[in-house]
Amino acid sequence: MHIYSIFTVIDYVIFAVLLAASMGIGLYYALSGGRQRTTQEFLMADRSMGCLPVSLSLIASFQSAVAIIGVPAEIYTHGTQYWFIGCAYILGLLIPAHIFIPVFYRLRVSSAYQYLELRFSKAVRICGTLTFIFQMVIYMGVCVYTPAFALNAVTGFELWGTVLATGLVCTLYTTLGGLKAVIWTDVFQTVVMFAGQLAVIVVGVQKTGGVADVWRKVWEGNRISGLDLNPDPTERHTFWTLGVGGVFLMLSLYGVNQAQVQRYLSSRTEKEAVRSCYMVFPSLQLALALSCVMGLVMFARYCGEDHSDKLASSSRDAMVIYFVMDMLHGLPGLPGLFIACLFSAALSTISSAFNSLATVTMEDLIKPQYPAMTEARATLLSKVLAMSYGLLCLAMAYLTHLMGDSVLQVALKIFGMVGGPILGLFCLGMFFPWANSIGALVGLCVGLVVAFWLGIGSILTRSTRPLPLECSANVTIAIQTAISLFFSQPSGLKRFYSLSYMWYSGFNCTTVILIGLIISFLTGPTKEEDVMPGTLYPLLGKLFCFLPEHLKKKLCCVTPLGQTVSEKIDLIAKNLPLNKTELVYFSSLCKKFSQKCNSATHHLYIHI
Ligand SMILES: CC(C)(CO)[C@@H](O)C(=O)NCCC(=O)O
Ligand code: NA
Repeated sequence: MHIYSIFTVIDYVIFAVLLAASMGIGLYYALSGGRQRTTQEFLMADRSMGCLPVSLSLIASFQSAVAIIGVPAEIYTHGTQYWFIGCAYILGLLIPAHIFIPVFYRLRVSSAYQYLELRFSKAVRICGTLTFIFQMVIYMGVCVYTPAFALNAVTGFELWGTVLATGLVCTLYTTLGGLKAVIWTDVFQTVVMFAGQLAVIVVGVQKTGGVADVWRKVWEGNRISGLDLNPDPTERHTFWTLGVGGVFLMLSLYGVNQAQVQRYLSSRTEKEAVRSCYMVFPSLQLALALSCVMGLVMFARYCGEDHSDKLASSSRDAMVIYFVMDMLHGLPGLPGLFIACLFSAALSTISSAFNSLATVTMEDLIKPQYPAMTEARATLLSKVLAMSYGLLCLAMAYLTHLMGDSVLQVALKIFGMVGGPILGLFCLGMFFPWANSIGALVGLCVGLVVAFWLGIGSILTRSTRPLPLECSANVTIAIQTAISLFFSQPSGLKRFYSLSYMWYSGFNCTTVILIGLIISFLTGPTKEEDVMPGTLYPLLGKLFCFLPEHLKKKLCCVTPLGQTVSEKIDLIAKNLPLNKTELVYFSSLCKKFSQKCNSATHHLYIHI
């Protein structure tokens, strides 16, 4: 098959339309509304978005070409067990909707990391921000690289040319149109993404002999997996790793990741934000189902025979593209639609990353240092930031190029290794009143160190397993000996390293909470009266609701004061009129906390 010749004029036109439409939306928001002259508009979309665009944009943020290519490759190779991650979406979206969104929304923060300063201290906020920047920058590299790499392997598209084009187009519309453009391009790109996947499935099923035939082949090929209840935490994919470990993964993405928090905050009202989170559920299930079914059709088509030898690279990820092109050639327009689908997925993720990175750099690192900066200068600087992150992401793509692993696993490992500790930090703050800022700092650092120890350990020990060649055995032994010598405790550690990557988020989150609590108790736990009102969620109190009141108070620090105050903050946030006593009460509160929290009190003062 001459794969080069499958692209017709229509295909190129469709691809060009995608890029042009994205640029067009960017230009539109650059020239309409407030013309992106304030950071409120550029970074927060004027806090005026409805729930439909927000929900589609929420899915788009973490559904990139990695998932579109990686999930079918996973299903083709290992069967449908991965599909059970869909179970994690239930709690993984309910908890953000009813715990994280209310806390962030009512504090009227503009960056999730502002919360960390309100709850702990400036140092914790800066460390959290830096960790987030680190996470998103590496993740972006994977996102830009994946579609370019896969296309290059199969169609001979110029690899770095594609990387450059994606990065530049995205940088341009993000810089021009701000968060409004990012959200509305996400909407359009999500639709293209679904359409492309659907086209492959429909054509694939037809060419493989119909639904019944596909089903028979995947059934006989043993690709339909039942519920695997094996409790072994080192088993890669079981119900527990996917359905329970996956909840932590979802929380780190949908609960506390700035890209998503920013979308919740850009909603018109808290209710809209919660509603958009609910609406993510069916769409995310649809996205998962489409990519899983695509993997099954691919299996039925090739019936398990490995075609990877036909490719220069033996990667399963590239094979997915090979399959798609094999299905779609001779149908003018469809190969172009699929390429548009891949790039939609990638662009929507990268643009969210650019914008959220520009936001945190501005709000958390720069503004606090230069509080007197003019709005015009701040907006210009945000645009420069969005652009610089764009260029940085190109450099990161090169790093991914050097790594080489299943892209899905790389992306999910990054989420677990860096996102897990960040999730732990937020949980420590919201659910544990005793946590203090030293505890939070030490917890985060220890959490990150353990995460990288585990992650790097697993890469070093695992890379030795799948090499069957005689000559590589020596290398294997050499590496293993080096590791065991280095840590001098091989058997226990090796088991530790083989922890399923799906547990990374949960494990790293727990480390941060435990270490954070231990250090807090050693250095003097925070009293609940001293915690900034509105930053706590009485989770422990709710979990132990069956305990008698006095015990609960002792155990969980649920004092009535904290609740009254956060209710008052609600009132203010909603701009309800207050009476004079309440005003006086509030100004005293504001003074009390004015050192601790510059921006939140600033808001309160403005409203009062
Ligand atoms: C974030 C999840 C796990 C939600 O299903 C999924 O979208 C996924 O596997 N994403 C992989 C990362 C990516 O697509 O960039
Ligand atoms: Na995306």
